[in-house]
Amino acid sequence: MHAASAFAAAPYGAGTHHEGSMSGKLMNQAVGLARLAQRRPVKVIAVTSGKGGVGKTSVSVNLAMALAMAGRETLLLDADLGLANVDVMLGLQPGRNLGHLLAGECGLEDLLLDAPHGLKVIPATSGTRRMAELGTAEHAGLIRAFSDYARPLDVMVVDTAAGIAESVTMFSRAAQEVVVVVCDEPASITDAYALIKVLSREFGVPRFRVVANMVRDAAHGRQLFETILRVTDRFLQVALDYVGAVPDDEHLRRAIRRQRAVVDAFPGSRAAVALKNLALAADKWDVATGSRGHLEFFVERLTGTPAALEA
Ligand SMILES: Nc1ncnc2c1ncn2[C@@H]1O[C@H](COP(=O)(O)OP(=O)(O)OP(=O)(O)O)[C@@H](O)[C@H]1O
Repeated sequence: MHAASAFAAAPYGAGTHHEGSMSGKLMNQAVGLARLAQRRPVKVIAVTSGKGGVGKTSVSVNLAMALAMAGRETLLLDADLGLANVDVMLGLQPGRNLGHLLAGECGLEDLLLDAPHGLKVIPATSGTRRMAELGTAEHAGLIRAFSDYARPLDVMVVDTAAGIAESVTMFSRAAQEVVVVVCDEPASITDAYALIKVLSREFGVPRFRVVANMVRDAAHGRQLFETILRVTDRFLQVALDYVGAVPDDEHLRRAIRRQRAVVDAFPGSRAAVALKNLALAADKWDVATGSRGHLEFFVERLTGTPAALEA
């Protein structure tokens, strides 16, 4: 099914249901199909920003939630290892987090939190640990955890930390798509440029998708994008694509106070409509050719180690 028609066929709020009143035989068939489906390629989208406070986590949470609402099997990974806040934004209470997984104290399944509309969330640790500090055993644990993820999955959205910490570069390099969120502040523009420069020159990321957040109107968003495009075109060898803009909208702040995604709490608001349009665009991005399916490629690119050697 074409991506756009899949969105139309599964309106926001519909979700997907695999169980229900199926007979045992049908259930077995469904399980078999689900196993097959597990091997389908997974789209991994890293959301990043350079500067903090520009709406990176809001975009991550709402992009993931909108995809889940449209029926995509979606996982939201909070990879902000220093300042985790996806769980707070969604009112979730994590018992365990990525830190426990890295310490080998639990598996990925033990971390999964259920957000509305079937969205699954992996919470980060609120500590100061950095990916670069991981030891060999932790690396192997991380690889095994992601390689063993057995549920059907279409998209994984990764909310990275702000800045150019090594965790940001690692996750962005490993993802197929890097979304850079900017707003109309000089520091946001310069930091986004600095991030794109490092990711492209040092880590070979060839393409970036830009989202303009907290804008007055569509023209304002486009103008922000063109400001960055002018500099990247002049100094860097990268492709920059404009995904769209999210207006400054009180509904988004109100949703955050209620610990809900705005696409869920106020689906008709301007911010929610814009964020659902971003999800619609993201749903059409091709999964890179050459991906072998599921999360193995992501794990390999994350750690630079073939998953087959580690698993
Ligand atoms: N489109 C918007 N309309 C109105 N307010 C917004 C919008 N986007 C973000 N905000 C406001 O900006 C604040 C910061 O947003 P968010 O936490 O998503 O940013 P961040 O870039 O992830 O920050 P950090 O890097 O510190 O985690 C939100 O609490 C909200 O008040």
